Amino acid sequence: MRLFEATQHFFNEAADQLAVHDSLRDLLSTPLREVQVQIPYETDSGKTACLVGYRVQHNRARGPMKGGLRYHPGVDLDEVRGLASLMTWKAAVVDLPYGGAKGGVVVDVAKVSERELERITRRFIDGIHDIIGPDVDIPAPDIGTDQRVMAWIMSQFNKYHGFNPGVVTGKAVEHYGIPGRAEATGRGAGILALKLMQRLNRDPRETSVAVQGFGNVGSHVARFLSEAGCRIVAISDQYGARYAPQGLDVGQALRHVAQQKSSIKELNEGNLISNDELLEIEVDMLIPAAIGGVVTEANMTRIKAPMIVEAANGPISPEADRYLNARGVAILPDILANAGGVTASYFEWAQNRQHYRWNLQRVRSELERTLTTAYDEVSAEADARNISLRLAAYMIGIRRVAFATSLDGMN
Ligand SMILES: NC(=O)C1=CN([C@@H]2O[C@H](COP(=O)(O)OP(=O)(O)OC[C@H]3O[C@@H](n4cnc5c(N)ncnc54)[C@H](O)[C@@H]3O)[C@@H](O)[C@H]2O)C=CC1
Ligand SMILES: O=C(O)CCC(=O)C(=O)O
Repeated sequence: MRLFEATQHFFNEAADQLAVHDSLRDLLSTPLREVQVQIPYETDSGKTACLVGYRVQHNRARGPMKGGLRYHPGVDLDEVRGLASLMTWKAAVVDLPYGGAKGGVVVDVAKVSERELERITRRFIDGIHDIIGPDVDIPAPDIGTDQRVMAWIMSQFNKYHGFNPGVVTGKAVEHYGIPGRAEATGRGAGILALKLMQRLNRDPRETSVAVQGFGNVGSHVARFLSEAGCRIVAISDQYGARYAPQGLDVGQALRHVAQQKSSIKELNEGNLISNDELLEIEVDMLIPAAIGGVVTEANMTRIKAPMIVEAANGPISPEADRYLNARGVAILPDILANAGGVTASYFEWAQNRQHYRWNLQRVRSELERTLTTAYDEVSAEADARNISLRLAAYMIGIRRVAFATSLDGMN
C-alpha cells in the first residue's frame, strides 16, 4: 500500500469512530493544492539537467501550512501527498496553529555537488515561490535537506518577496534559526520514548533500543536515549547497520560520522548487519528513523520489539499496524512521535516574526511541555476508549481540524 492510501486508511478508521459525515470527510481528506514543477539546472560540467519537484498543501483550516522538504530519489507525488496529510494531523495533535504541507525533489543528494544542490534548490523555489510564504506555507528540513538548503530557500524567496526569515524553518542558529531546532525531532522522539517506557513500567536502564537511520533524527534520538541510560544495541544508515547486544558507544558513532564523513558500515564496533535484519533483532524498543514503509506484511511476523516509536514518517503499513496491535506491541505513532521537529519549527517561526530568540534551555523546556501535554491527551484518549495510541492521536487531530473547518464554514 502506498503512503497516501495508508494515511487515508488511518484517517478513515478515526473518522469512523468520530462519525465524521461524508462531505466533511471528503473535504478533510482531499489535498487543497498540489503543484509539480520542472527544475532545470546547470550541472558542474555545464550541461542542462532537469528534475521534478512537488509541493502538496493539504489543509489550512488551523493556520498556515507547514511541512518539510524531502530530497530523495524515491520521492513521488503520492509520497508527498501522504506526508502532507500526516503534517495536518501532526500539527493538530500537538495543537500548533498550523495546517499541513510537504514538498519533495526527486534527487539523490549523494550524486550532486554542493553547488548543484544550491542551483537545484534555487530553481525549485523559482517554481514555487508564489505559493509559499510565512503566512501561507512554510517549508522545513526532511530527508536529504538541512540548514544549508533552508538558507538557500530563504535567500531565493527573499529575492522575490523581500526579507522574511519566517518563510522557512530549520535555519542555522547564526542565520535566523534557533538553538534546539536541529535536535528537536530526535530529542522529542526520545522524550516520548521514555513516556512509552513509563507507560509499560519499563526502566530505561534496562531497555535495549535499535535505531534505523543515523541522520538528523536517528542520531539525536540515539544520543538522547543513550544519555537517559538505555542500551543502544543497533544503529544504521542507508549503507548498513551495526549491532552489538551489549550496546554501542553512540558518542563514538557520532564522532565517526561527523569527523570521518563515513558511514555506519565502516564503524569499528559491533557486527555488520543489514537494515532489514536491524528491524528484526531481539530488542525492547525499535525506532525506525529513516524512510517510510519499512514494516509491512512482508516482515511483520518477524518483528520482535514489544515497543515501537515511529520517529520516521509512515514506517509501518496499516496491515502491519493491525497485526502488531493485535499482538500487543505498543506503537507510538509518527504524528506524535516525531512532532518535536514541527514544534521547534513553530518556536523558530514565531520568534522570526517578532525578532527575538529563546535560549536552548527555554526551547528544550517548551518542547518537553508541548509534547508531554500532547502525549497525556493521546494516552488518556487511548485508555478511555481502549484503542491504540495511533487511533487516539488521529481522533484528536481530526477532531481539532474538523472543528476549525466548521467554524470557518464550508461555503
Ligand atoms: N528532520 C526533521 O526534523 C524531521 C524528520 N522526520 C522524519 O524522520 C525521518 C528521517 O529524517 P532525517 O533524519 O531528517 O533525514 P536525514 O536525511 O538527516 O537522515 C536520513 C537517514 O536515513 C538513512 N536512510 C536513507 N535511506 C535509507 C534506506 N533505504 N534504508 C535505511 N536507511 C536509510 C540515511 O542514511 C540517514 O542516516 C524521515 O522519515 C523524516 O520524514 C520527521 C519529522 C521531522
Ligand atoms: O519542521 C517542520 O516544519 C516540519 C517537519 C516535518 O516535515 C515533519 O514533521 O515531518
